Amino acid sequence: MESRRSSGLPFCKMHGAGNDFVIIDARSGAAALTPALVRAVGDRHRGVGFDQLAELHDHGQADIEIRFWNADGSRAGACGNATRCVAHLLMTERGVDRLHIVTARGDLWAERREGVIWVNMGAPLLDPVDIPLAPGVDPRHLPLPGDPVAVGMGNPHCVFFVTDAEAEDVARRGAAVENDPLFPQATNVEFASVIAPDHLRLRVWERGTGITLACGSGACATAVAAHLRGLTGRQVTIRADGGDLAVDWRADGVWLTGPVAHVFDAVLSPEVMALA
Ligand SMILES: N[C@H](CCC[C@H](N)C(=O)O)C(=O)O
Repeated sequence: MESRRSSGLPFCKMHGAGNDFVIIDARSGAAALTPALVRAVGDRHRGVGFDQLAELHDHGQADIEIRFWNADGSRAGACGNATRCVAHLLMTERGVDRLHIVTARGDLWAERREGVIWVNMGAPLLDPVDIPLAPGVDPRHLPLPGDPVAVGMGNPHCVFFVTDAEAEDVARRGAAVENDPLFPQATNVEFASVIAPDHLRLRVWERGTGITLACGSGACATAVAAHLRGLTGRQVTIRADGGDLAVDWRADGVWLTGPVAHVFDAVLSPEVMALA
């Protein structure tokens, strides 16, 4: 048992409002993750299971670099809830209240204010080139009725405002939009309804993963879309299936907070790693 443990790959399991993650500390240079290994670890029956895997690396100009993977082995440019989880881990490890985090999106900042960890997910991307949207594709051909708002948060989001998000068939309708030609990199799909000018209900179909209990970048995109549509102010509580997230769209970026939990630490066995 001990020899297996020593030759395996350590990881920790965390979640943010039920959006769950395997976090692999690759700062020692130990991990060589491949899409096949990510899919094997992400298998909820034969592996560990997660919505996203976050791979941590040293970075010369920042406190940490995070690379995100989806359960299907694809890469994600942003993941708000995993960023919050990693910020919680590192702030605890280092006893600091501020972190500089590099992701595929660029530089992000996390801050602990009065005991609450907030992550600045950056400015929303609203130019079709940046979201990105395919040029020349008419958004009206989308297979769903409604007039969605496309927002980039370092990953693409397509936000539908609906009368009752509870009543949405998120799996069917989300899957129908995820790979639409309008989105050259596919898209995450949000179904949101307004509870009050500072309160939204949100259900999400995530690109590369499917339905998740919460999506941090999706919450940010939804808050931006709702404000742009005149439905809410700049500060909102977002009720996701797995708990409440809070979003504050400030001049310097879209800030996100919500619950995080460190579930367990463990070691991936060489047998699982051999599946890669
Ligand atoms: N759950 C994540 C988002 C993952 C997005 C991923 N599914 C993509 O391909 O962009 C979050 O908290 O922001």
